[in-house]
Amino acid sequence: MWRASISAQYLTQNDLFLEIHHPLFDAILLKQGAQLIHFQPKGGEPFFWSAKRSTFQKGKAFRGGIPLCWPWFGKMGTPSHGFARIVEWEMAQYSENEEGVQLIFELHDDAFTRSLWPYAFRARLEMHLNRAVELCLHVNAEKASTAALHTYLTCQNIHDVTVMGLGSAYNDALQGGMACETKEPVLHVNHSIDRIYTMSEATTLLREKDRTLSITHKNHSDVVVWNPWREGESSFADMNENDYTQMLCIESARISKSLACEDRLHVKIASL
Ligand SMILES: O=P(O)(O)OC[C@H]1O[C@H](O)[C@H](O)[C@@H](O)[C@@H]1O
Repeated sequence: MWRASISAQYLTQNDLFLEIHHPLFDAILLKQGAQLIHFQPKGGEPFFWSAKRSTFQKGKAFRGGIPLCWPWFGKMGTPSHGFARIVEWEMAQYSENEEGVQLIFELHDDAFTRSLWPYAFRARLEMHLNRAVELCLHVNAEKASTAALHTYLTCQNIHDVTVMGLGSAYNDALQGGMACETKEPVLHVNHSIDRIYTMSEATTLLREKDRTLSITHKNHSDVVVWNPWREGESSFADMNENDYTQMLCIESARISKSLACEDRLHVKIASL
């Protein structure tokens, strides 16, 4: 008999976690930010990297899995990457069958969000978990916004990773957002990188020795690729030394084309 079990598994007193065990996968979510922080298909490897030194504080961003950056990306406002990842979302629906689990989380404006962003909104995150992960962020807001599904992918060794499907045009955040072009169809990450690719293909592939992950974006305008490398990770208190060798962020984003008042952003992550 199959059965997914969802249990409020409070790993801290803060009532932060939900664990899901299904015959097809295991997953852990934070209610804060509706953030999927662990996903592992049965018999497969985990998809996501998570910071081991995080203190899981309420109101503080957790580095790992898929933080939702909304209603702005990066330092376009304060706090960095918006407030969606630091507030608790309401789980509006949960359903399960032998093919997987679907969850819907909702967030709407309140006094706190209006103190940071003075607009009315309703946001909904639909999550489909089976052997793959699918997330769709729907927004309905008075004001246009920017967003990223800030996926922290795990890898065995960044030095063996290649990334395909990014296209040639990007804005380089490490050079003040300078517009750049590359002729290389394949990206080897061997240095600090923080790029917003603006003409990427629908699917980005992350290849390493024993597996390939596909990240399929829908309704996106950009794909962000980020790894702080050795010199950058030391500035993050939640990262261990050499953590940068086991992670790469590949983020489906709406930055160069903002989200309209009613809009959505979608990603599917699968192991090929
Ligand atoms: O530390 P955070 O606020 O979570 O941001 C982590 C990173 O997110 C993105 O990928 C940005 O492109 C980076 O510039 C930023 O450093």
